[in-house]
Amino acid sequence: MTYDLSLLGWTGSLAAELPADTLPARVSRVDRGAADVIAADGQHQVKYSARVRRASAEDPVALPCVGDWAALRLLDEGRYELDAILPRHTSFVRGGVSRTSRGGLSNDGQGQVLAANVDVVFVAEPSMHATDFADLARIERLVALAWESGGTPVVLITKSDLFENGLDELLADVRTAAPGVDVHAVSSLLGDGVELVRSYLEGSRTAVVLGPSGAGKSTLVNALAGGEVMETQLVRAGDGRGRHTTVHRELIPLPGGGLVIDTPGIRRVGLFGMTDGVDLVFSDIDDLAKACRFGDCGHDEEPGCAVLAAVESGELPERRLLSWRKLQREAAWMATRTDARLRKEQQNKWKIIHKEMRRSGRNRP
Ligand SMILES: Nc1nc2c(ncn2[C@@H]2O[C@H](COP(=O)(O)OP(=O)(O)OP(=O)(O)O)[C@@H](O)[C@H]2O)c(=O)[nH]1
Ligand SMILES: [Zn+2]
Repeated sequence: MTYDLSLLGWTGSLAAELPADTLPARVSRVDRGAADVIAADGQHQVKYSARVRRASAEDPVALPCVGDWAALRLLDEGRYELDAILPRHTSFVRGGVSRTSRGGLSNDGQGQVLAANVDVVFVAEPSMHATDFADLARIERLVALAWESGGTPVVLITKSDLFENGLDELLADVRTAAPGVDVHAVSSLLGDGVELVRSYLEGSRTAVVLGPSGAGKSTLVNALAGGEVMETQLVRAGDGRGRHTTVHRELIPLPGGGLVIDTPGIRRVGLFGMTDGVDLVFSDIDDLAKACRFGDCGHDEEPGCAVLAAVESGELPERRLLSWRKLQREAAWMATRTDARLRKEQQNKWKIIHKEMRRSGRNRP
């Protein structure tokens, strides 16, 4: 009995990264010190090698997570060990630690990777809440987070059946909030747009669905799964002997191809580590800012600010600028909270300011 790993997203470029004498497997779930993985010869629960444990004690980012591709080594006693994780091409990181920053982290779970190798990030926002329409600010925030992960965001305006008139106008508004991002209306209830969503998963791509509670994320995943009990998908393909049917509950293979990662961490994903992401989602403001008189213009009350001028002329909705300011502040706050390097920089800045104050005698009563 074998699994076709290409259906799980295995590619030639990943194969080139595989260490000698190891077998590839995809992590479907992690537990303390162990992971559920799917290899060509079936599903296994594997412990971490000393090397992986050492690396992750030093930097929690090195801990295996759902979506990772792992290298398994066969031990003398006949069981596998998770010996290494292959380089991630995308990652959702909790704690605002940039993908390039390593070390200097507190060991309190900050900097933990929530999901790896996610190709497509669906941002689900209901066309209508109880009393309100789609929340553009939340879309901006989640799209920024999606960019930050390295995946490709796609905005889904869900429950489109609740909308009788004005859906096109709403979609147009959403497009201004997410420049360069595909935006689609979906109704899982009616099946509208579901095939379009599925087309993003062609080539065995991996997706996550982000969005507020009640956005219809589970309903959409179920619609994609065609009403099948998702956990049993791969098990049925095998001989089923001695396998847990719950193994796949965090990495869900869809019958039409492609995978969805759904974990509690991804469900709670908030505003983690996004600075590059904010710049990308506000590329229109970035473009306008090139014409500001000052290179470091804060678009606040600086003279010669092209962004403020665009708001004045109506070219840029004021809501966009307010949203940008809010996300900038939050992203900066997140970064200082978690990125040790930045924190040190901030401390140095304050040291210099305090020194200046002492010198000028300004802190005397
Ligand atoms: N009218 C309509 N209702 C929908 C649609 N999709 C989902 N719903 C309903 O919206 C409610 C919430 O859907 P869920 O799929 O549970 O939402 P969720 O985003 O997974 O929510 P959490 O699990 O809380 O994160 C349910 O009552 C669904 O039946 C849709 O396309 N149209
Ligand atoms: Zn400006």
